Amino acid sequence: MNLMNEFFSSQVIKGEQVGRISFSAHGVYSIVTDAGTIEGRIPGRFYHRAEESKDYPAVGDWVVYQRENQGPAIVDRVLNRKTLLSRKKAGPGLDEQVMVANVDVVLVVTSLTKEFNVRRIERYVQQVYESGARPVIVCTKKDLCTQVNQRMYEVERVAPGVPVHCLNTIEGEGVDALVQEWNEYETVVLIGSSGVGKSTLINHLLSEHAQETQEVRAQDHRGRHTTTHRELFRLLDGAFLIDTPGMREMQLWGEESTIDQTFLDIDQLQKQCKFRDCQHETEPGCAVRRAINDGELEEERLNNYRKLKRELKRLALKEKYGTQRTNRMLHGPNKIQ
Ligand SMILES: Nc1nc2c(ncn2[C@@H]2O[C@H](COP(=O)(O)OP(=O)(O)OP(=O)(O)O)[C@@H](O)[C@H]2O)c(=O)[nH]1
Ligand SMILES: [Zn+2]
Repeated sequence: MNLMNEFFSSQVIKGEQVGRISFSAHGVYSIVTDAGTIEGRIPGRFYHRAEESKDYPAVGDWVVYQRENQGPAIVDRVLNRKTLLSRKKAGPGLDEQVMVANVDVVLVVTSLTKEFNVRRIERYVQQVYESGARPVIVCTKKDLCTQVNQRMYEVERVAPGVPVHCLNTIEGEGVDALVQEWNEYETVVLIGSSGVGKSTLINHLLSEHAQETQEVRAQDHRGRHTTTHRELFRLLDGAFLIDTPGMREMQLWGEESTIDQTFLDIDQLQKQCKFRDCQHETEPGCAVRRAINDGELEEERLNNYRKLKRELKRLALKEKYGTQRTNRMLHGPNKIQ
């Protein structure tokens, strides 16, 4: 397709047919192609060879396919991904669940009303960094908030360096500035709690044409008929928008090191602590404590940082030693902090 950036087009051989996955469920795929949206299938070898869920095509993936006449497109291969936005699967397992592929920008949407919670924003930003995408914070319902500047300040404190936009989504106020955050061919997704105004914002972002929900009739791998909706849209400025359900509550998944990117301020501070293994409690010469006392750092932020570290440590241990042993290690006599 002529809509892909070079990262993807360089992986395609001349003459190959390429499209982008716009829907995926139970072995049924929709693929957006130059010839419109078509039904997609994966051949049996995917099921035999795929070891993890991330080996299967996901919404946002670019795929090379083959198609005979008007039949379904058979996916030949998935092009190398630029990014992967995933979350831990619900339940006790540790499988990584692929959410969406090749997202460049994640809009972390929050409202300036009761729902406003800087700790949640902090966690979302952390998750976005892990995926390799860029976070952009969008605060909606500006019209219902009397302390916009104060809120902006609070957001900037928990997410230093991340762009923040305040919008009145109903009026579309602030949308023009927001669209400057991404470039042509880039892919944008929205995350945020229910009711914060994601749908309202999406309606503003989509052109009339892109707004039509194009239904694709397909059969899943058990032969059942399903109607699928597109979850990938083209924006007026040539970017893509992905809107899939289930992206809203995200659990932590990732490497401990990316935490330090979100908490750069704490990371910088603790390098100045007198002791290398400083726990920032009562140790002498603790730069983190000093910053809290001086009002430069919030105690809450330090607590959140510790909580995230603990959760990631638990995940890492579980992966290595299993649930039972991890619980013993964390809660037993030789408890790990
Ligand atoms: N006053 C005001 N109301 C808004 C604004 N943005 C959204 N709303 C209203 O908030 C309600 C929820 O908005 P939605 O766009 O449906 O929220 P959502 O995030 O898509 O919610 P889910 O679909 O449940 O995830 C609607 O009644 C909107 O009209 C805003 O900037 N100002
Ligand atoms: Zn310290």
